Amino acid sequence: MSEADSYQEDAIHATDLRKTFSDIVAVDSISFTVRRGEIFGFLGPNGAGKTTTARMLTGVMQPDGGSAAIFGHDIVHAPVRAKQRCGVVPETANAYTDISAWQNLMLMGELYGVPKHYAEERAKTLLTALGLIERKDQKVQGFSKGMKQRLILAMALLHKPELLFLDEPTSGLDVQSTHLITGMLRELNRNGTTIFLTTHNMEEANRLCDRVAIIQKGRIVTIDSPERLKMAIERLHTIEVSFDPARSADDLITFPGIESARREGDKLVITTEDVDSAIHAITTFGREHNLKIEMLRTLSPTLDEAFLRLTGADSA
Ligand SMILES: Nc1ncnc2c1ncn2[C@@H]1O[C@H](COP(=O)(O)OP(=O)(O)OP(=O)(O)O)[C@@H](O)[C@H]1O
Repeated sequence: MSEADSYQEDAIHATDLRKTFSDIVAVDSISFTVRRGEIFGFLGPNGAGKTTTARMLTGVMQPDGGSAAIFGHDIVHAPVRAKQRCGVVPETANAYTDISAWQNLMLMGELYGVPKHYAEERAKTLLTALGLIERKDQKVQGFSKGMKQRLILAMALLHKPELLFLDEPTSGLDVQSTHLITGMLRELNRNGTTIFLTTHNMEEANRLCDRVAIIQKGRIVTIDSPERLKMAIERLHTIEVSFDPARSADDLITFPGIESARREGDKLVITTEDVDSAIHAITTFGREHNLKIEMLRTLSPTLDEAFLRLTGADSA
């Protein structure tokens, strides 16, 4: 396949995409490809640039630099063609609250030029699958957050998009809505829909995605399968120790097995991939310097530590 063909085949092809807000670089020249048929996750902490990237790709916001194409259609030069192939579930609810779920779906059908009888069929199927069919004639203003999110997903799917964008699709939702939404995403993907989702939840990315890009401070740090990212994270452990009298983190940093050490209040916080060697080094150090170990405990890795590990910098 030639390079031009592969560009056409990609669901998303972004090159040096950039967006700034006055002096904030929200998205810092990122490049990535989403292949047809995959579930691709954009994982990062708050403010990393996930929503801004999704907004540029879905034509809500113009990039300041770089380019991107959806199924080969440039998002700036051919925005209508690019948008027709996509469904979008934005970060904040975009359903009209003073009309019913059904009316919202029919409006969406008109917007995308879906023939009425087909829109009605499709709306029934989607509302049933997402547990809303009995509420279809009720006004959206009485819906819970989870119900609204399910409706928005149904609206995004009405015209059978080949590529679905979701911004934090299950953030803050009840268990039932989360379950229905993730089930629907898997089912869609099995039937060939490409999915791009943003999340700050490693577990969600792990459950759903074929590949994940980790984004931090507007830059892509790494792109890999969740399994491989998880393996990198699970190896990393934290040990907290406090000595009496207190010692500096610098005293421990050079010991075998210790990757990083910092002071937090009256304790030292150490990261390691080799818990046994690190504990051995800490206890030997204590004995040799006549220090009392007042507290020593190991903690499982957190998402923050994963970012720290993968980025080599503080994720805050
Ligand atoms: N319209 C805007 N005006 C000014 N700054 C903005 C605007 N939108 C985003 N930003 C800033 O750009 C940076 C990236 O924000 P963005 O919303 O893309 O991050 P995010 O990864 O989606 O975070 P969150 O999970 O909190 O939504 C942040 O520093 C944010 O404050």
